[in-house]
Amino acid sequence: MLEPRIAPSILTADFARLGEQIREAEEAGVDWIHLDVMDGRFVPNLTFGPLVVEAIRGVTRLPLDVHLMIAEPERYLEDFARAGADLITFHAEATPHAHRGLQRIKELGKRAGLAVNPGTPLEALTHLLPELDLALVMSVNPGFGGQRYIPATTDRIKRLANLKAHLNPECLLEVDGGIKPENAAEIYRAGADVLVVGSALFNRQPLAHNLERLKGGIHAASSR
Ligand SMILES: O=C(CO)[C@@H](O)[C@H](O)COP(=O)(O)O
Ligand SMILES: [Fe+2]
Repeated sequence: MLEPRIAPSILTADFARLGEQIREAEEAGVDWIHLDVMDGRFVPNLTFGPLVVEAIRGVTRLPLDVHLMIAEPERYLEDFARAGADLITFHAEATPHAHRGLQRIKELGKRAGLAVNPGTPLEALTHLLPELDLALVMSVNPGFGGQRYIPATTDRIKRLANLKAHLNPECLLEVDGGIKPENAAEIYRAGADVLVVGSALFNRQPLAHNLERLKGGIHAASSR
């Protein structure tokens, strides 16, 4: 059976033991590592920059999926590429130069993604689908881990999955925010190829146990 890729977001990991936590995730069988970069301008929170991405590059072979929640992302694409990102995604709302940014990421030899906030019409992204390796639909307002999934996202996923099937079937549809064992099947069946999961994986329980619960949630429902 086809399975979604699981990309743990480290936002709720224990940052004092980050290397260890990432190795634990890799051993448990996750597919990517999702790194949330926030600048205190595009979103109200601050996290980390290329130095931390580079440090993480040194502890895992998994693809690094860098989610830039920063204003003027084009200024930093090269830094994140050099730090070892495999996929670089920025927000359609963060720049008037989305097309140029995507081209630049590809020139740097990386896979290019574009994200949309819950309040942004999907049209901000759909005309660029042929250029995308990844389309990221936010299912919470970006800025913080541990928020609730916005139910209207499911319909947006279905619409985008339909469009991409015609325009660019190779493009991966990623969904980010509030994904738990209880709703993962609904999101996957709507058409998500990649599930970003933060607080439901990095919490007080062992990650391997949480991952098993998440996969159990997906398998319990019939395949898509
Ligand atoms: O980009 C973001 C938040 O802005 C996400 O990657 C979250 O960090 C996911 O965490 P959970 O919602 O799964 O706790
Ligand atoms: Fe994210």
